[in-house]
Amino acid sequence: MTGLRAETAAGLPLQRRGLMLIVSSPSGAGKTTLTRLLLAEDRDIDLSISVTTRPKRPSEVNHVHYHFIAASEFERMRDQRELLESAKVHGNFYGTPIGPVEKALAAGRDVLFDIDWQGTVQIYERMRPDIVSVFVLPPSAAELKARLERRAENTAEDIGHRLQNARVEIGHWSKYDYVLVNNDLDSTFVRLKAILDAERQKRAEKARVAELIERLKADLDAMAVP
Ligand SMILES: Nc1ncnc2c1ncn2[C@@H]1O[C@H](COP(=O)(O)OP(=O)(O)OP(=O)(O)O)[C@@H](O)[C@H]1O
Ligand SMILES: Nc1nc2c(ncn2[C@@H]2O[C@H](COP(=O)(O)O)[C@@H](O)[C@H]2O)c(=O)[nH]1
Repeated sequence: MTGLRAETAAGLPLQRRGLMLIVSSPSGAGKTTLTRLLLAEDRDIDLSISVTTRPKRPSEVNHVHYHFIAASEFERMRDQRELLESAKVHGNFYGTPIGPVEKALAAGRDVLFDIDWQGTVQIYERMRPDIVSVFVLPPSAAELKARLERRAENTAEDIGHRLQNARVEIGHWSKYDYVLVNNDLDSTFVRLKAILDAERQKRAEKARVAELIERLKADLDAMAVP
C-alpha cells in the first residue's frame, strides 16, 4: 500500500500503508468486547481512540477507551478539520482524531476503528481500498437487551433509546464487507481474527504481484526489438 495517498478532511495528504479495520454494531452486540480481545492478542494493530462528548462509564479510562471532551472542544476539532469523521450517536457526539491514524498508518501499522455506520460511510468516501469493515449482529433482540442490562452501565431510559436505534443501525448491514453474528463469543472472535488474517494476506499478496508485474514489464521492455 506504500505510495497510495488520500485527501484528509483538512485537504492534507494522508499516507496510507496499514489496513483499516472497522467494527460496527448496534449498542450491546459485543463489538467493544471483541475489539478489546483483538487488541490484547494482536501486536500489529492500534486502536483509534475516539473523542466523545458522552459521560465516562465507571469501567472506562480517559484517553484509553475514549478522549472524553466538552461539546465546545468537539465543535472546535470538527471546525478545524481535526476529525477524519464524526457523528451524533445515541444523543452524543463522537469523532476520530486524524493525527494518530495518520501516524499509525504511516508507520505501516494497522488501525482498528470502533465506530458507527455514519462514520464508516464517511471514511469509505476517503479511503475505501484500505478498509475492511465488519458488522456485528446479536443473535436476537432479547439477547441484545439482556446484554445491555447485564452490562449495567446505562440507565433504563438510555437502554430503551439504544434498542430503538438498533432498529435503524441494523438496516445498514449491507454496507459492510463482513457480517458476524455474535452468539458464542469465542467462536465470533476466532472468525474476526480469520477475517483479519485473510485480508492481511490478500494485501501482502497484491503487493508481491504488483512488484512482479513491474519487474516483468521492465524485462519485457528490455527484450523488445528496437
Ligand atoms: N457473545 C457474547 N455472549 C454473551 N455476552 C456477550 C457476548 N459478547 C459481548 N457480551 C457482553 O455484552 C455486553 C455488551 O458488550 P459490548 O460492551 O462489547 O457491546 P458494544 O457493541 O461495544 O456496545 P456499545 O456500542 O454500547 O459500546 C458486555 O457486558 C459483554 O461482556
Ligand atoms: N461515527 C463514530 N462513531 C463512534 C465513534 N466512537 C464510537 N462510536 C460509536 O458510538 C456508539 C456508541 O458507543 P458507546 O461507547 O457510547 O456505547 C457505538 O456504535 C460506537 O461504535 C467515532 O469516533 N465515530
